[in-house]
Amino acid sequence: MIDLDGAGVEVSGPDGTRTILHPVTLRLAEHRIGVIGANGSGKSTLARLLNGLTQPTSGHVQVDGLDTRRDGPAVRRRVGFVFTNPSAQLVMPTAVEDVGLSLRRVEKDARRRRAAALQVLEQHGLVDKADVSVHALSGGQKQLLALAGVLATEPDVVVADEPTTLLDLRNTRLVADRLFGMRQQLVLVTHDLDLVQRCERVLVVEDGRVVHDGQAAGAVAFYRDRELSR
Ligand SMILES: Nc1ncnc2c1ncn2[C@@H]1O[C@H](COP(=O)(O)OP(=O)(O)OP(=O)(O)O)[C@@H](O)[C@H]1O
Repeated sequence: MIDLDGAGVEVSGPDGTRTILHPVTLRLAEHRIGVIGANGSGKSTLARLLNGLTQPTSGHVQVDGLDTRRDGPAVRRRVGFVFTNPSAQLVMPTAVEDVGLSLRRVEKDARRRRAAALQVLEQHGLVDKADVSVHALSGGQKQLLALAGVLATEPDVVVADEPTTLLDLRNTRLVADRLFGMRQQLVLVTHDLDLVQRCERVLVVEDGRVVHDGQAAGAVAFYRDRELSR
């Protein structure tokens, strides 16, 4: 359960202070939550607040009662984050080493860690890529590997910021099926208005404000109307 309590984000620049997310109070409890909105509307800022990648400059964000500012490491163990570009996430030379890196906190012994990483790759259909350079993987395989690394540590929530934007149709389906098939709560930022229909609740963000919050069909209709009349 994630609670935003008057959480807002201001940034300072050469022209003074700018609000990129106006204070918002929300309780995110549904299993599948979508976030849609135009470029630059504030979706990533909202997503990054949920695991402390961005800190609110007003209000608080809590995950199961843990404050993202005060209890950062504990929050990040609960909330995994998937980026648009998996290369931002894959930092080790090979797939098995990359998953191993995610597991280093839970398994200290190198041999057992490799065995556990291979098991994770097996679960994600990537075991044949274990010792392949991550650079040699396709975009879709990279994103599946990034997601495998996040799920390896068994978070309770996965926040995914446009995870399919760089993928073709087939890989979009593969990654989406993996995201919607997992047990974890999902908060999905996306421009894919078909994909977001799979969410039970959808937030629409516009100019740094959550302007609509409801079921997917209504949210998508609201967003289309607003954007096409701007
Ligand atoms: N650290 C920062 N400093 C200054 N401005 C920022 C910062 N982070 C975001 N912004 C600005 O805040 C606004 C919202 O950005 P954000 O990335 O949250 O939008 P978004 O809806 O995710 O956009 P997109 O769909 O293009 O990814 C943008 O105008 C962006 O340039």
